[in-house]
Amino acid sequence: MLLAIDVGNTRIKSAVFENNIILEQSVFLKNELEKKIKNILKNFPKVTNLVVASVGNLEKDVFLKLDKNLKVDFITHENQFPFKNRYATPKTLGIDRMVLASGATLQFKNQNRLVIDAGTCITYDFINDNDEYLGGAISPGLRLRYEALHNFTAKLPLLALENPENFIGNSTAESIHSGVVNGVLNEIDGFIAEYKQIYPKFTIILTGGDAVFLAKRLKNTIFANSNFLLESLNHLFQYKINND
Ligand SMILES: Nc1ncnc2c1ncn2[C@@H]1O[C@H](COP(=O)(O)OP(=O)(O)OP(=O)(O)O)[C@@H](O)[C@H]1O
Ligand SMILES: CC(C)(CO)[C@@H](O)C(=O)NCCC(=O)O
Ligand SMILES: [K+]
Repeated sequence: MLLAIDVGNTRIKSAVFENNIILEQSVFLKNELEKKIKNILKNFPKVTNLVVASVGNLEKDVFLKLDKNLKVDFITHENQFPFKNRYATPKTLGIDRMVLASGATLQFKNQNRLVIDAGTCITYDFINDNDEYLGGAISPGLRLRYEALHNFTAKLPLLALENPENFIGNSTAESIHSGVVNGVLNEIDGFIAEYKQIYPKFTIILTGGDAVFLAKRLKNTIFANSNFLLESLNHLFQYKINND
């Protein structure tokens, strides 16, 4: 049994896998890590392996210390990945993006893929049908946009994510909701349209904390899979076993 852990910029997500089935899932903050993981291990004593992807500032030794009988796989740039990396700065490519690209490559064979991760940041990752990772884009996520508007102006309030009632915002709050939500929706639909000019056919995977909210509202019909990063960690773990 495998415990997969995704250390994001804001939150930590985990899932217990038995083959390809998720038995348990949790979301927590960094200061709860030790307690949460120990509790999961107590409830699932058959967990033998841990696989971790971290973009947050949590290092490997934190996980090594949890339980000395656990085998810990901490994904780094030195790992073997199922795609050819064409990024000009492969050493600075986010580990989360590499894991997402791995999942897309392994789960959707012989096709072009675009992975959109709507989390703290929105990342776009394109892997072509030759399994080459080309790169993509990084932009601020929904919550980051709300916070940036508040933090970098004198008068704008900090609002929580809400669906705008009107496209033409008729109040300060409605203007902010329209700017943030319609801004992101237009960005994503616009990016997809531009990729389509270069690659007429590709599979889109939408994931991250805001995936469900966005999927319902995009012009493009995309099925949201909030667990794609955790599932990709599971697939990358199996890929590693098969290639060792
Ligand atoms: N409890 C919550 N805390 C923070 N963000 C939340 C929460 N619930 C939903 N969200 C939404 O999820 C988005 C953040 O996504 P996610 O949780 O995937 O980020 P993350 O943990 O920082 O991961 P990553 O760094 O991989 O993007 C925010 O834009 C916000 O709208
Ligand atoms: C873009 C984020 C912050 C998204 O989590 C992460 O993937 C990261 O820190 N990336 C490093 C820069 C890059 O991917 O080129
Ligand atoms: K992200």
